[in-house]
Amino acid sequence: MSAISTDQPLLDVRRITKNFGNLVACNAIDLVIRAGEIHALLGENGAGKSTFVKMLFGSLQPVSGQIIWKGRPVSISSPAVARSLGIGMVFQHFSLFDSLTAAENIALSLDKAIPLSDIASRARDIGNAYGLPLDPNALVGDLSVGERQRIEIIRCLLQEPDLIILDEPTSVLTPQEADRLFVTLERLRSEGRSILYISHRLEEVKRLCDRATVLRHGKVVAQCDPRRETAASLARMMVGNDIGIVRRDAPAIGEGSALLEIAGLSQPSRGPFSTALRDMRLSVHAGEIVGIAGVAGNGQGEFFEAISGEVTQAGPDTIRIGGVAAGQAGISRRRQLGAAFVPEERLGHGAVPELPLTDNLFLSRYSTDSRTYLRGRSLKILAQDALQSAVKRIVKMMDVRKSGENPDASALSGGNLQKFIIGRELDRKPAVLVVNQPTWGVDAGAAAHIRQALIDLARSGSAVLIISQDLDELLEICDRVAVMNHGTLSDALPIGEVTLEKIGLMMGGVDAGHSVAGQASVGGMA
Ligand SMILES: Nc1ncnc2c1ncn2[C@@H]1O[C@H](COP(=O)(O)OP(=O)(O)OP(=O)(O)O)[C@@H](O)[C@H]1O
Repeated sequence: MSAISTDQPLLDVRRITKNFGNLVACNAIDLVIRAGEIHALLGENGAGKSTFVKMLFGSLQPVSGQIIWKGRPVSISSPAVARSLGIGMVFQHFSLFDSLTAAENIALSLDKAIPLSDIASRARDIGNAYGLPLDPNALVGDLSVGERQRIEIIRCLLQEPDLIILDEPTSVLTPQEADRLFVTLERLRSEGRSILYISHRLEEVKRLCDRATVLRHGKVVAQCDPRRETAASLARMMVGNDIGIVRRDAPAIGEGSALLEIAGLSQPSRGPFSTALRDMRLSVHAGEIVGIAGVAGNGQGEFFEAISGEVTQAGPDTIRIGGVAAGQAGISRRRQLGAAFVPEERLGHGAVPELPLTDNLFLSRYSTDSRTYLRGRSLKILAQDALQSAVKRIVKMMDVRKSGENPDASALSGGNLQKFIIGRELDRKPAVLVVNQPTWGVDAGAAAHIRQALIDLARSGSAVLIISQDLDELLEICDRVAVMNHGTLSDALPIGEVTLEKIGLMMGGVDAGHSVAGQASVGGMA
């Protein structure tokens, strides 16, 4: 790190502009960051935050404007140039190779060749120093999202950056992991480094950040000290009016028929870092939302794969959908039985980035709706008109903001793609919906929209299962909550019996769920 005088900004961005076709994603944005400050960049989905920081990191080029770095105008023509200047970035979507170890992934991103053993020991040291413990020899494919994020942060810190850009860092973390990250960030600040922090979680912005710049439709609409604002006033600056409140009537009591039944689901671990599932039991009934809480990496990913049919089971009865044994059925058959699935990772798993929205819709719907979306008797042709009108319907229902009629999935901002993927599954009115992390990276307004849509689906008679690390979200919308810990699933407690403290204990492995009186009558257990 080279020192700069305290009154000279570290970064001074002047009237920077970027457009995609007719859409002006960033419109003459001014922003100043001083040494040793944590600066929040706020804005609803599609406001232009990612586009802005990609220009600072050299992965996108502005059409006009100037970037002054440590008093000198610079042209950041590539990420390598950004890194050499001292600008590091931790992306919202990780760019790690599953089949390589943490250390090998870090080696690939370094601009100099350094022996792997040196990288592994430096990564371990940095991890320990900054409260981000990491096994450099672990295979990335076996790690949880939270652990993958640690690799990204450590590989960024290895380059000794003066400015670290973090895009939605806590959206994948548990409250405890987020607290640990804040300690790391405060430590970096005390070392004189600066952080540009994108987050939709306004409470944490208030707690952590020294200044905030708010974008709306690509323009700066406010700059403020977030500690002097309320979460509501920050949200108002972002959207220009008040955020909708999720409406829920009395919790459902699980008296509808069981539409998703999991009975004795066990699965060996598929590698040294994957979690074995042990005798899981749960029923989700028509009309209710059941939530699964838990620290990342306790089997949530494996559980989702087992329910969705990405990994099938030996016993047909371990999973029943709509009363039909489906344990040996693949994903298409489970869809035909009325189930729909939204995975955690939207790019590459929930959607194919380089395909347009119509094709992405077709890929998830052809097994259930081939009559609607395919024409011709033997020569099957995509019914583009039907696909386009379905995309329009979904875009309207979920308020997806996009540029162009039918853009590629990768051209949607993260939150808007999430709204599209959830809308694509809701559009089928599935009898069973299983969603992993429904509002990851989604702004407060869009999160409220998604949560309301999930409640409405359940109240219309479907069974909804949500896996989420956001405990506030689970408490807000679920009728019952179970906790996953080391590949086991607790009883699902009715929401009236759930407190944050009790869930926290269960997440730590304390059997708080079984101590509840009348547990046998809790309607969730098969
Ligand atoms: N490669 C691209 N091609 C076309 N349009 C794009 C592209 N990348 C972004 N956009 C559009 O630019 C606008 C700003 O997107 P951006 O990703 O910067 O928003 P954001 O504020 O980061 O949103 P989020 O909070 O959802 O991540 C959006 O309307 C988006 O659809």
